[in-house]
Amino acid sequence: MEVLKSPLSASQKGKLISAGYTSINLLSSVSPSHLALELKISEAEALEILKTVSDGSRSESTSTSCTIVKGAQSAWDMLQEEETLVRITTSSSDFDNILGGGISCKEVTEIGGVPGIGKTQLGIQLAVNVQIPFDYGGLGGKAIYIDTEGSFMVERALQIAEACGDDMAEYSRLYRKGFHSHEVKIQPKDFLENIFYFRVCSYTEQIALINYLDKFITDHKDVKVVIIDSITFHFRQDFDDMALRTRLLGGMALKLMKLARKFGVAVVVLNQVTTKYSDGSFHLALALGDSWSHASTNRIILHWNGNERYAYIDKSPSLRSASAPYSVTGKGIRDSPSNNKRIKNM
Ligand SMILES: Nc1ncnc2c1ncn2[C@@H]1O[C@H](COP(=O)(O)OP(=O)(O)OP(=O)(O)O)[C@@H](O)[C@H]1O
Repeated sequence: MEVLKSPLSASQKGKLISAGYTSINLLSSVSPSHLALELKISEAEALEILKTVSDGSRSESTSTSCTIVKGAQSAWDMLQEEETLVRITTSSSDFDNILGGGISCKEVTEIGGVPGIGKTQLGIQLAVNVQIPFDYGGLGGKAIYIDTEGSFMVERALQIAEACGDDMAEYSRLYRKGFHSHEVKIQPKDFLENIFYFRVCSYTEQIALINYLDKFITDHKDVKVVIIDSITFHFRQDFDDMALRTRLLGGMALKLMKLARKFGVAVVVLNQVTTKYSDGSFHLALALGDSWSHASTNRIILHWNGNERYAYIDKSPSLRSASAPYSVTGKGIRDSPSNNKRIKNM
C-alpha cells in the first residue's frame, strides 16, 4: 500500500515520503528507533506510525500491539542477537573497535566517502577478509562483489589477498583471538576464486541482479558478504522521473535488508559523498541522500582529517557515534601509522 493512501496523518505521511518511504512495505523491517532516527521524531511517535501502518487503520490502532508483537523479539533476544552478531574485520583494529568488532553480518551497512578516500579499497579488503578461516577468528566465507563503476581492480585484490595470507596468523593472534592449532595457508589464487564478481552497466541490470541474489546465495550458502560498489552510480543519471527513482531505490533497499537477514550476510553498500555549501559552511552529503537514506541499518562516513583518513559512525541503532583513523597501504586497509589510541567518542 502506498504511504499516501495509509491512515496516517498528513504530517506523518509527509515525513515518511520525504525520507523515501513511499510504500508501507518499506517499513516492514524497520525498528522504531531506526525510524525515529530517520524521521527525526521521538521513538514513541515512530512506534505509533509503525503500529498504525501495520494495522492499516488508525481507528484500530489501540489493538495493533498484537500485530506488532507477532513479529517482535524480546529485549533479551535482541541483546543476544547483538552479542552473537558475526562481524568481518576491516584489518584496522581502530576501525574494528568503533564498529564493535567489524562490519556486521545480517545488516546493511552503507559506507560513504569522497572520491579517493578508500571505499573500493575497503570493499576489496572485506571481500578478502570474509574468507579468513574460522580457526583464525574469521568466517571462512565467500564474497559477492557488484561493480557498477568499473572500480574493482583484480591486481589490487591479489595484492590485498597476498598480504592477508601472509599476515593472517599474526593478525589473528593480535586482534581476533583465533585458536588455530595448525597453520592454514590460503593461497592468493584461492582468495580470488572465492570472490564472485559481477559487473553491472545500468540500473536495470543492477535491479535484475539484486533480485537474482536470493537464488545465487541459496546456491552458494557460504557467501557471507555482498559488496555493491557503488549503489547509487546508475541512479544518479538518466532519471527524469524522480518518483520512479525513489520507488526503485526503495524496492532495492528492502530487498537488500531481507537478504541480509535471511542469509545472515553482511550487505555493504558503497556510496559517493559530495560537499554541499549551506548555512555558511560546507557539509558532506550522500549521493541521493533523501531517497536512499533509510536503506541502511548502519552508515559509516570516510573522510579526510588533515592528511589522515578517518571513519566515523554516522548512524547506527546499536553503535555509539565514534571516529577512528585508518590508512590505505600497499597491503590494504590498516591502522593509521600514528595509531595511538585516538579513537574519539562523540
Ligand atoms: N597499492 C596501494 N598502495 C597504497 N595506497 C593505495 C594503493 N592503491 C590504492 N591506494 C590508495 O587508495 C586511494 C584510492 O582509493 P579508492 O579507489 O578505494 O577510493 P574510492 O573512495 O573508492 O574513490 P571513488 O569514489 O573515486 O571510487 C588512492 O588514492 C590511494 O591513496
